[in-house]
Amino acid sequence: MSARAVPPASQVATAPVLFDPEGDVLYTSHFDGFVDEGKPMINDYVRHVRVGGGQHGDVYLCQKVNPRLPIGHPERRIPVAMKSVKRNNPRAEQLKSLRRPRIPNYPHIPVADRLNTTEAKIKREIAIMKKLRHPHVVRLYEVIDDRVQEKIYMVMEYLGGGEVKWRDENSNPVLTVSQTRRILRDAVLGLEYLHHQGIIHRDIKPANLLWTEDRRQVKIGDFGVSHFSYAQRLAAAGGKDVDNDPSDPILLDESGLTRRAGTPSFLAPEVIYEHTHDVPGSISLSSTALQSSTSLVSTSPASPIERPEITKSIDVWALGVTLYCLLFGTTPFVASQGSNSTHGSEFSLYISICNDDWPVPPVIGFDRIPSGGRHPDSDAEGANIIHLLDHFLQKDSHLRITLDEVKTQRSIDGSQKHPWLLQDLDNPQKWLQITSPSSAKINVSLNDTSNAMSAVRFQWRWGGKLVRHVSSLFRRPSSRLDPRTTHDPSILPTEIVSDPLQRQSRPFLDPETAFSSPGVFHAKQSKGKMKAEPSKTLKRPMSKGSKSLRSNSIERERGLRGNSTSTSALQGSAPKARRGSDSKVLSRDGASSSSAPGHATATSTGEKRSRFWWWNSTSISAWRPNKFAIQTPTAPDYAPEMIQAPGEIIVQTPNTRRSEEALSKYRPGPDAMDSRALTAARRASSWGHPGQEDNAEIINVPSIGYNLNEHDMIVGAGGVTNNEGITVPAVAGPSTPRRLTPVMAMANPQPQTFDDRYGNPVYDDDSSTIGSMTQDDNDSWQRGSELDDLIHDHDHDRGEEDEDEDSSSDEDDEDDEDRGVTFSPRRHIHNDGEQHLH
Ligand SMILES: Nc1ncnc2c1ncn2[C@@H]1O[C@H](COP(=O)(O)OP(=O)(O)OP(=O)(O)O)[C@@H](O)[C@H]1O
Repeated sequence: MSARAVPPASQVATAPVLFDPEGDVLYTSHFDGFVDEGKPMINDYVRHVRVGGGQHGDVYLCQKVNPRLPIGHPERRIPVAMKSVKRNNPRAEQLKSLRRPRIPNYPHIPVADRLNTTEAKIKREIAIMKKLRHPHVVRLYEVIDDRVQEKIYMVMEYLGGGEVKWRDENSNPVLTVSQTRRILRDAVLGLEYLHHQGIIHRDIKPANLLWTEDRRQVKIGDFGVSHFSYAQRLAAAGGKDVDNDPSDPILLDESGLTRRAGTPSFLAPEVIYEHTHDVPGSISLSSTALQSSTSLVSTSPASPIERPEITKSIDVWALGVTLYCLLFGTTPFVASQGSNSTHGSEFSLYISICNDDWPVPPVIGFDRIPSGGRHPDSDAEGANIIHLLDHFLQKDSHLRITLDEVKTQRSIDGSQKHPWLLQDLDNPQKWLQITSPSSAKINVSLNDTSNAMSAVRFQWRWGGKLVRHVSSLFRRPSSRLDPRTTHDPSILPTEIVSDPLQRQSRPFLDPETAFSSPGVFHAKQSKGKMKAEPSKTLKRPMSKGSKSLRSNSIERERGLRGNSTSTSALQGSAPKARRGSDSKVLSRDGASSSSAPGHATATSTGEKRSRFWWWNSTSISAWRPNKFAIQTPTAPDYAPEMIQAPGEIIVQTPNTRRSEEALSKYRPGPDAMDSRALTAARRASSWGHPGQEDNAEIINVPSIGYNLNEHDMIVGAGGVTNNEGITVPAVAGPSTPRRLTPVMAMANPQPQTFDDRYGNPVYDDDSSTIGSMTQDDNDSWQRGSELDDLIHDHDHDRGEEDEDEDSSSDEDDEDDEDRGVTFSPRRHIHNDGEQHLH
């Protein structure tokens, strides 16, 4: 394409917005629970729909709320992804180890590995991700370490387009060759960056390539089995890198690489080296073993075959397999049929990977370009692609293509001026120059790894369980709550409003009264650099002397009230009691609140937020001697609009919380704007084929007939077009003008038709999963569509769950906890005026 005109201002104004905050990853060492518009809120983040789940936790679409910005400001609510990981789940670990096949000669998994799988994985993932910053790598923004619940919340860049889907139910490719090229281009850039940082991803596959919501870019995610190699980094730096402490045992320990990690179909021959030669009598694994999408298995040390060196080249192989998948809709190597399991054994797959050539279907891509067969003539249309695949899928890692070569690989006969990867770029030379991995090297030190999560313990939390069960014994069903008490201004509220729509006007509760009421306090986000809090900042919750702490808190509260920019009035009630919840809200002076009844409301015209806290949390905390309170001495940061307006008061009727009611009254907030047209346009433009609705089919997006503008057209996967008309990757950093489009509510969400078009049951080579799609799977699959539909659906689902909540068992609670839901225990005010935790 020739030089392009600068898009009109009106179009620029609607350009996507990239949330790209300056600075390092934040480490937040405490957890606050809120309710925002009926949705759970964790610190600054309102949690919406679950968008994915992995082995170790679920991923949710959240909105980061910046209350300092005015309502309607595009950056007031920014979509982020939040991965919730339970740090300590001994029961799950036990179950997992029980489920593992006990097969003679099957590679032995050391006990330490078994125990440390979750722990080590998350630590490693955080330690690596926190240092990565590249337009084609999923960025980590913040880590919230909820030590009480023993959960880690990883707040990441939200990739609303979901995983790269590459085949239909008939295993036909769904991407055109051109689209595949653009995806590959992004992946190459991201991977190149990782390798230059000394990181081997080890699990490259389509499912770990995530689309941005506008489908302009693809980013690499899931660093759960990634490996930092100091040696590789030194090599990448020409041996001159001295940033790392060479005595760091974790960095220097390359033994982790000998563990087989990744997804079977994408493993390089050197990773499964013991199958390089045909192994008679392959051993079938149970379907359970095959279901683990990303396995981490120690290989047998007794193997007689010398292990080839494992380098970053394993990622190149996996990228080659990925390329093959995108082009042909199937994996290049498959397990032989006829073995014990339905889909062949993992071992026969490995034998195939190590020994077989890969077949070439007659046509390539959705556009069915003739491939020319496995050994095409040089003039065949698909010859260059097969040529490139040949270099990717070299079983000998030394002969395999490097990423640098992928960028410069000439055509099979040298006739093509530019490498296949760059064929649709205006100025490939300039692109190569701009995309050269020149960013600064990162350090992943021992400290980073150990501080990635603090003080993780593998132990049964009997204290917590005891509290849960005792709490549940005394908990009253919410239906028995007397809402009248909450209307009585003389009695301060005892429950949290879950549904803001049920908040009705009632006599204004004088903030003075509220603030002077015992128990009113603020909790402040505690953020700092990604370093573990020094132990001196940790305090045991005080069971004695809490009165003075409380009065301190109140005094501060009073003082702060004079400051209109920093005062927040908090609503002390909860939408739904959580038995045995460990959450607590901390007062600004760092102590767990031991407050008497009291509340203030946090309301604004278009946005209401309530905070739930523990009543008598000190006494509960005292039951759990090892719990800490974090000192958070900074001031609240809520905008004045959060203060309750005169005449408004929150009605405490949690027992009437019903999703139907909530949904029937649901209105987009004032932040909302109709972004459907824009979103659809971006989606279409990202494919680079305006009007090619069949591609939209891939993601089941209803076409709404939006006229693409030139600006939309010139921005695509692999970069944005600069003033010189050259498509370059969007460079992350403070200077980047692009910002993500906030997730907006839709006025009339269209029904989606996300059926299980991938069939049931599904054998997904991409994730090596055998099984039926659950509802959750379908939910997860729907990403990239109209988010608000999902949010809407999710609210509905959650509402239904909520209705059943009261009769649910403790197991339900556990489930919710595992999904990252955290609620406060119910509080009741008895006639004697005392509060009791139930
Ligand atoms: N930043 C993100 N934005 C949007 N969706 C995401 C994001 N990160 C993860 N997901 C979704 O959540 C799913 C699970 O996330 P992730 O792969 O990180 O979990 P995991 O536990 O490492 O999974 P695995 O079983 O593959 O190891 C992904 O497949 C993806 O669909």
